Amino acid sequence: MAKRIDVRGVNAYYGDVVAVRDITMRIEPCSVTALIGPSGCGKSTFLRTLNRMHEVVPGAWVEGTVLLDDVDLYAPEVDPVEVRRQVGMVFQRPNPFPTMSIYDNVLAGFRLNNRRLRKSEADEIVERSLRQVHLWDEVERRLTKSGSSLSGGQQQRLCIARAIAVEPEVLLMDEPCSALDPISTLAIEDLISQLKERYTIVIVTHNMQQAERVSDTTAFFNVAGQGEPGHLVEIDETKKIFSNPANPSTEAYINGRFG
Ligand SMILES: Nc1ncnc2c1ncn2[C@@H]1O[C@H](COP(=O)(O)OP(=O)(O)OP(=O)(O)O)[C@@H](O)[C@H]1O
Repeated sequence: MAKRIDVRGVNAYYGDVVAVRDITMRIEPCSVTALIGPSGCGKSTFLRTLNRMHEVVPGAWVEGTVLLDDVDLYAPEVDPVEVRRQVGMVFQRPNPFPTMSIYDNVLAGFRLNNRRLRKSEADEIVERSLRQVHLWDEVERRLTKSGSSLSGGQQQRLCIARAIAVEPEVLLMDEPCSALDPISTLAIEDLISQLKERYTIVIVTHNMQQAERVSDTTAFFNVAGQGEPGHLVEIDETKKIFSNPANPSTEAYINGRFG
């Protein structure tokens, strides 16, 4: 089941440097939220605070609260590995494990979580996940081939299949189309629109048309200057942000006047 994310007063640090400050927002289940803003304003850093990936960087830490429905992801008893199962992630560069087959790539999340599967169960998960990302028909006959034998767009769909195979509640996507050609980009965008029926999706994108096409809600981040932390300027319905934003800097960014 898709879950709501409630972010309250989140600061993210690299050592003693604050990368993003005082972020508060609510992300609704079964919706797509786009994070936009100029380079260095902390979109990716903030995204990674939503599944405890930020703290994987040595010296990096988080203050504040991130609730997944009612569970605080940063509570001491919460296991970050379990958080990352519930909140899956897709990265900018398609990154299938190159030495693994297509089949094993889809199941990689289960191996990481040390879950053993019966062969029939594994077959079912592989087929279901690949069908959900519309890759099944293209790879059905070569499941034992390496994941890196696929095209860029197919590899990214394989990575999305790998992320959803473990049935997360939330899917985080960090510029998932930036390494893809326009046709693969449209295929991923269509897929995002379908996946939101089941998942809460948060996507970082530099592409304004993409934010407008795929998201229900848009959050605009900005940074006051070199060495300053990124902050959230405004978050609203995508239609409103793109037609009548509350803050002049949002409009300037969207219209390409900076960033
Ligand atoms: N591993 C790191 N160690 C130290 N500082 C970092 C690290 N990663 C990012 N930063 C800094 O944190 C700030 C936010 O970076 P982040 O990558 O989150 O921004 P972004 O908005 O996603 O940028 P872009 O759009 O260019 O990807 C920047 O000042 C960046 O230099």
